[in-house]
Amino acid sequence: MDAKLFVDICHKLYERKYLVGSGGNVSVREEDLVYVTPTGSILGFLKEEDICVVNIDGEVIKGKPTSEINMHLNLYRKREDINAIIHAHSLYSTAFSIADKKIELLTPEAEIFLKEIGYVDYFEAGSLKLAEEVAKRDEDVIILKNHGVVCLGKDLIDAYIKIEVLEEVAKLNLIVNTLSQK
Ligand SMILES: C[C@H](O)[C@@H](O)[C@@H](O)C(=O)COP(=O)(O)O
Ligand SMILES: [Zn+2]
Repeated sequence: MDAKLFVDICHKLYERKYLVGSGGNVSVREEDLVYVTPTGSILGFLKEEDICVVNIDGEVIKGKPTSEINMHLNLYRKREDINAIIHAHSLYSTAFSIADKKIELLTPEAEIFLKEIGYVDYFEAGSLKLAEEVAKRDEDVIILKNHGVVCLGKDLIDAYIKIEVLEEVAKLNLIVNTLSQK
């Protein structure tokens, strides 16, 4: 597992404010092992040695994994094509969910990279119910009502691009909706 890339992506998520404080979590799957951020960690300050390890059955091998570990594991068990998952608290994307509004794929970028957006009702963060409901979705981009987003990728870069494109097109939706009201 490319631990430097893992840490760099976590720092970038924090720098670009897709999460603040100790919010968000990131994981990468390699065969039967899942490398994941520690619960309560500030991703902007993550170090390679902080990365936790669990196996696909959820047995902890190293560290104290994210409280959303069941969400990550459920998705990996369901989707053999997925090897990276990013959960962030992207502000504009989350705002649309609070307002019960869908984000339209307004640009070729959004069509190409996001394809479809799934929506999950509010369930308590870290709960088995949230993990269960997220795993019912088939999209690679899922918005968690009043909470945040989850992007799945074949690798970490693929998942990260979806985080960026989703938030950008959410902002664009807001601008276009505002201009349309003039
Ligand atoms: C309240 C938690 O921060 C929730 O938002 C969780 O989903 C999260 O983003 C960070 O939890 P961990 O620090 O356990 O990864
Ligand atoms: Zn969260």
